[in-house]
Amino acid sequence: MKAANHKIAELLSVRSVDKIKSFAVLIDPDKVNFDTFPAFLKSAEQHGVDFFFVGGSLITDYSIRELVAAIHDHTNIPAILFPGSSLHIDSSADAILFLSLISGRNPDFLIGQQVVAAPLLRQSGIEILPTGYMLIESGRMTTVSYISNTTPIPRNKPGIAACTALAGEMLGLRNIFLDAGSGAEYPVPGPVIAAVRQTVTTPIIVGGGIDSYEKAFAALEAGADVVVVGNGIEQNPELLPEIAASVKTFNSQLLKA
Ligand SMILES: CC(C)=CCC/C(C)=C/CC/C(C)=C/CC/C(C)=C/COP(=O)(O)OP(=O)(O)O
Ligand SMILES: O=P(O)(O)OC[C@@H](O)CO
Ligand SMILES: [Mg+2]
Repeated sequence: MKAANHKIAELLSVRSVDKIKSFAVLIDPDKVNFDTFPAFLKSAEQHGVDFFFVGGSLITDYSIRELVAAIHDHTNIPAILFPGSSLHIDSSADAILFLSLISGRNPDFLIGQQVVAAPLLRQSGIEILPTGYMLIESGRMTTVSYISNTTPIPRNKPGIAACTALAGEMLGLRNIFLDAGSGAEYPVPGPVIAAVRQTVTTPIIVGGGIDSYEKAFAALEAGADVVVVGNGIEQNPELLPEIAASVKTFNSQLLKA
């Protein structure tokens, strides 16, 4: 067993306290083209991507190990598992978002998958990032809502989101992830992010439907510490430098203030 390491947890927490924002790119293992992936990875590194999140609600092509190896071969960017289930674990990753789906009431995603994964994770020595995962309603049914069989929090109820995040923090979860769901029609609303920001002190990760400079900037302004972008970049790789610029501009404004 490897010694417990808290490198990424510490980075997330220090950056959150210092109000330095981060950019995470979601890599869907089913959608990676291994011929063009090295060039994509180099471009991600050049543009200052902070983290890769690797995962999906439903993975049909078990290429996580190969994918993480490519990330390690071509970049120094941490590969963090973003699992849809306990089947999506690979010990070669740098860390795992140890999610509990606290916006839902499905015991399998609140604690069931975690019980199955716990002994494997302990053996792997991978860094554990205990994370309260909250789905926010985003216009149409998302893969994650369907697969998890859970109802997202209504997008016009920031109070429910804040109380859910607070309960997660009180339970000891160290990060809160507000997700509109991959390919969401509408991203997580600013007032929902702001209400959670005012309520908890943990780092806040926000994703789902962020497909422009402005949407990323709005999420950061509302209080997100990390913005996650997947689908938008899959569809248009030019979005990667655009989001990177949004995060950089936000961070440089902060330095000048
Ligand atoms: C802790 C362990 C081992 C498992 C956690 C299991 C839990 C609680 C998962 C939460 C629910 C879930 C299914 C999360 C998956 C989130 C994810 C990686 C989404 C990425 O997007 P997709 O939902 O795959 O969308 P596409 O349809 O665009 O591919
Ligand atoms: O694919 P997108 O819509 O960018 O969403 C990213 C991630 O938050 C999904 O869980
Ligand atoms: Mg997917």
